[in-house]
Amino acid sequence: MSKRRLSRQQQHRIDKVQQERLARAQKKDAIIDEQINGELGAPEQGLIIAHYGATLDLQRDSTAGGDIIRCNVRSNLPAMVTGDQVVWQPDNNGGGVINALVERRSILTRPDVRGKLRPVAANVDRIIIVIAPSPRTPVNLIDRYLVATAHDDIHPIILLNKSDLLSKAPEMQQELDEYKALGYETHIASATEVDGLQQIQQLVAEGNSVFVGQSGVGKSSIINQLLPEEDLKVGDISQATGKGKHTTTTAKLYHIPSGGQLIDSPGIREFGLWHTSLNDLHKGFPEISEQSHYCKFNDCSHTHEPGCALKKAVEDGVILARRLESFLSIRDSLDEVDMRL
Ligand SMILES: Nc1nc2c(ncn2[C@@H]2O[C@H](COP(=O)(O)OP(=O)(O)OP(=O)(O)O)[C@@H](O)[C@H]2O)c(=O)[nH]1
Ligand SMILES: [Zn+2]
Repeated sequence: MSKRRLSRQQQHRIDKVQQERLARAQKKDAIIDEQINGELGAPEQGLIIAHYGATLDLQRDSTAGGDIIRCNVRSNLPAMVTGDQVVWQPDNNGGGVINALVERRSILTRPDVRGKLRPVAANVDRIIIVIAPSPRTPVNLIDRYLVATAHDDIHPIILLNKSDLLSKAPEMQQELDEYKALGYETHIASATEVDGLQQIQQLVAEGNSVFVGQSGVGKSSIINQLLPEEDLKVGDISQATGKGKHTTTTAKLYHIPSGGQLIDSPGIREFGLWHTSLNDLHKGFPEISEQSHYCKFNDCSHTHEPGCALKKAVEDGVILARRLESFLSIRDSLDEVDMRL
């Protein structure tokens, strides 16, 4: 078979797929138009607080007291997620149609089964990495979280919870000081004590926050205290499918009574263990990234080469040996991930 013939066939297939996609989009818009009877109110701003497949829940006026409206989305718009600000129009059945997406401050993404990055939550301002002396968060896991959360537009914070149990791993205070010296914002608190809760309330008082961290460090305890009126353990009723109770895996936005918003889902709490790129790796290790420019060889692997600036920086006490170890181990695990995608 000639090359030209093959490419014509391919072109035909592509055209067909595109035609089908267009037909589906037109059909979807026709259904939306039918549902709304052509009658729509004036455009308003709203905030997406949950998404269930094709439908989204938005909050009118983007404020805690605003009505929750179940909306459809016009087919020409990008995928929208919890935390997105949108322009929408009410229909006369208590629902609405989303017409436009307001520019995002930040976006958290996650690869789907095919490796394509999908948005998960929008406009996240800070990611709070919760660590604890018991179960003791391994220090290289803290590094991994810092890599995963290294995002130009999102502020990472390390929160050492269960300060009342610090005697079980007193060296964590020193580790926290080391992260502070690297430029990270760090806090130490006990979520089960009143002043600890107040400290955490202040941390999240503005904008959208996300909590991540390994199992048992106290994320649920913190979130349940921030949101005393929500019962987060109980699964949501899926109104989209009507199939009764199931625990939602989609991210939801909650207004915290003491101020600020929380975006949360079981998946988001494990965010630090999702994909990372080489670029993130360098952002998560700023002190190593800076020194690596001085290695003798451009492609230095920082393991055996003469003239390795990182090795020297460790000897001189400029870089912590454990940080370099962590960097190299995360880098090696990245190669595997990259090959899989
Ligand atoms: N001593 C002490 N215990 C705490 C503190 N915060 C949470 N805990 C306890 O730690 C245990 C685990 O807390 P969770 O809130 O379930 O931890 P988690 O991070 O949500 O864990 P997963 O749900 O598995 O992800 C519970 O028994 C809490 O009561 C604290 O500040 N001090
Ligand atoms: Zn080197």
